[in-house]
Amino acid sequence: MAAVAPTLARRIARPGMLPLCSRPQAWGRAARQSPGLPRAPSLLLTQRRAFSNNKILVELDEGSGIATMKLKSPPVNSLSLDFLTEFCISLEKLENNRGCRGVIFTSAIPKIFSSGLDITEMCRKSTEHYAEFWRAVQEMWLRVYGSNMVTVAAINGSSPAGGCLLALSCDYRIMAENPKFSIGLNEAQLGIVAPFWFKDTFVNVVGHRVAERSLQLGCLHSAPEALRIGLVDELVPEEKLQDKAAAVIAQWLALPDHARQLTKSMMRKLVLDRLVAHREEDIQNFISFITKESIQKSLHMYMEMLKKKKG
Ligand SMILES: CCCCC/C=C\C/C=C\C=C\CC(=O)SCCNC(=O)CCNC(=O)[C@H](O)C(C)(C)COP(=O)(O)OP(=O)(O)OC[C@H]1O[C@@H](n2cnc3c(N)ncnc32)[C@H](O)[C@@H]1OP(=O)(O)O
Repeated sequence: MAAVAPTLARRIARPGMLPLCSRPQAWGRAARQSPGLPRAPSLLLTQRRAFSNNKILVELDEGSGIATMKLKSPPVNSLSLDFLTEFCISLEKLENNRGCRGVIFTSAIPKIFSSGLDITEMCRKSTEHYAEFWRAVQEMWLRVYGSNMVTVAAINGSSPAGGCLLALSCDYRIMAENPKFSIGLNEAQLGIVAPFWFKDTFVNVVGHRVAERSLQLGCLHSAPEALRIGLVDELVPEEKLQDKAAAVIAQWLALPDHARQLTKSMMRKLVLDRLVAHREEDIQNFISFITKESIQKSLHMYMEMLKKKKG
């Protein structure tokens, strides 16, 4: 996979080529196989297929049609260009498999779901690098938010900024009920601004007032607070998280696919279309923003603060 990743990264990045997400997704794609009766995945005698790359483990239960994508990029599952590329390859494989109807995103790293965008990718790099990186961030969001599959985030650790965006892009969020785990779009704390599509996704989950306050203050919400403001849908003990996520997906999959998919598309289309229509402009905005000396200084200070906290 290591050899494949840079090739795909270039494919995502090259403006002349069709981006991966130009394939129709939740809007205008044929329904997946008919749902049949709701079935508890754990009761099925089924075959499990697994594949993995360097940073993501994927397991597909062919009986239930539910896959688990486990993020495994130590130390903190930061969303680097390589990670995002491998993530999109894995998700595309599942999208193309008509037997797969639902995905659980979770982490293989104890206490961390994802630490968000890899800050080192945004520090002192070339314009070309920033363009490639930001296109990959967009691609991840377009794929998850626009997925035809039922998507559930099983949040088994802290999940700031880009990690929170991944969870927000799913259909349902279940978090481990550990008050030490936090989640939120904390960009303001780093001296940066959440882009409009992060904000739109957040508003669609928690509503305008809660989103505005949380974004302006760069809040990281503890798990109980995240439940209270509707940022996550439920809390469960950590050991029950994966079973609960599978049970929720089975429940959603009990409905006819076409009705659920068209409804999802209707709810999300405006927000998705907005980025699709302004993708290049959004990349240019990111580059102008991130190359400002004041922003580079803020990011540098934030990284120093992380290191000091450790030592
Ligand atoms: C008006 C126009 C606007 C246009 C704007 C366009 C774009 C805006 C731009 C960007 C948007 C960005 C969104 C983001 O996602 S930014 C990333 C935000 N992430 C964070 O704030 C998380 C920071 N990390 C933490 O809080 C902790 O690390 C964490 C709670 C995740 C884990 O704590 P723990 O104590 O277990 O581990 P640490 O010792 O802190 O970390 C280990 C190791 O990992 C490094 N690291 C942590 N997070 C990141 C990261 N996100 N990227 C890169 N590296 C990270 C950390 O520095 C340690 O490294 P080392 O010291 O071991 O070398």
